[in-house]
Amino acid sequence: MNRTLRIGTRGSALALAQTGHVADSLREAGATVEIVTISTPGDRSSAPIAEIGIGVFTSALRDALANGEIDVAVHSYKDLPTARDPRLSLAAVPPREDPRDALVARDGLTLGELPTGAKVGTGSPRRAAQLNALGLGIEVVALRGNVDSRIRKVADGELDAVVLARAGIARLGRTAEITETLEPIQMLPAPAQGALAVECRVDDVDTEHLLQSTLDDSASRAAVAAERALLAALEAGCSAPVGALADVVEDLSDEGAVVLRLSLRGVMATEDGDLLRASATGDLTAAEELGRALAAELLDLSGHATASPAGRS
Ligand SMILES: NCc1[nH]cc(CCC(=O)O)c1CC(=O)O
Repeated sequence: MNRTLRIGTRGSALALAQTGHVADSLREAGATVEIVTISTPGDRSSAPIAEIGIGVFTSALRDALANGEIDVAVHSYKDLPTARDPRLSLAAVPPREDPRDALVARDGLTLGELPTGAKVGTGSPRRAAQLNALGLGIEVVALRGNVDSRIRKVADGELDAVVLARAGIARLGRTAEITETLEPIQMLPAPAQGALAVECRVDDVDTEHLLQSTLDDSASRAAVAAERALLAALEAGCSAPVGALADVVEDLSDEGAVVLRLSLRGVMATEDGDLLRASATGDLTAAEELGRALAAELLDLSGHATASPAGRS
């Protein structure tokens, strides 16, 4: 293919870094690429995400792609709404970064070392619910802004710590500032955290094939599919904060052969701030069924009736 592929990205340092990696991989595969920066309402507003709505970072990019202003869009997968965009194809999920959340605290402190009353910043209801459930006596403070400005609040002494996605910090080359990577048993990440979604127009089959063959990682794609199916099913049933993480694990088949399976863990906060947890394993080829089945279990635990027998399709 000798046309120039225009790759669209948001203009934040994080978005530019992750799009740069995608562009490098495509160039190595022989493609000619150009990076086009697109400003989104999410970049221009400092209101809480809960107010401006999911999709604020991604819909402008998707529109530019559908309109033909760009040929490829690179998103942080967790920022995409769960509803499919019929104009676009999710051509590739590149190998996922470490999906865990990370603490950046003053004086090298870990969560357990923070004193009572310590101010910990996060804008995410999921992180806030899981931090509060640890019972550490810390004060969770609402916070937004880019990775740099959030970390700066710790350096400036305004906050004792912030919790961020490890992947975002890593893509900016700042892992040295992490004081603790939070284990999923304490803090399950957002569904699809650490993964990228690379889209093209649904009718642009040449680009779709190039992206798929150059960038896609099937294990990352399956893990993220399970987590996002869980999220989608829970969104339909309630608006509670949700965390989920799928790992690809080795298992033995009935015949004794090693097979890869998905192990999915999920957490959902109740209105009282209690956490409901559940986990399940399933076939790599049935990732979405696994996600829906675990969502049904969580909704069951929460007392919400499930409309349809999810996971049995
Ligand atoms: N909601 C913002 C956002 N979207 C993607 C990332 C970075 C990491 C990722 O790709 O998951 C972040 C920052 C954060 O949550 O700390």
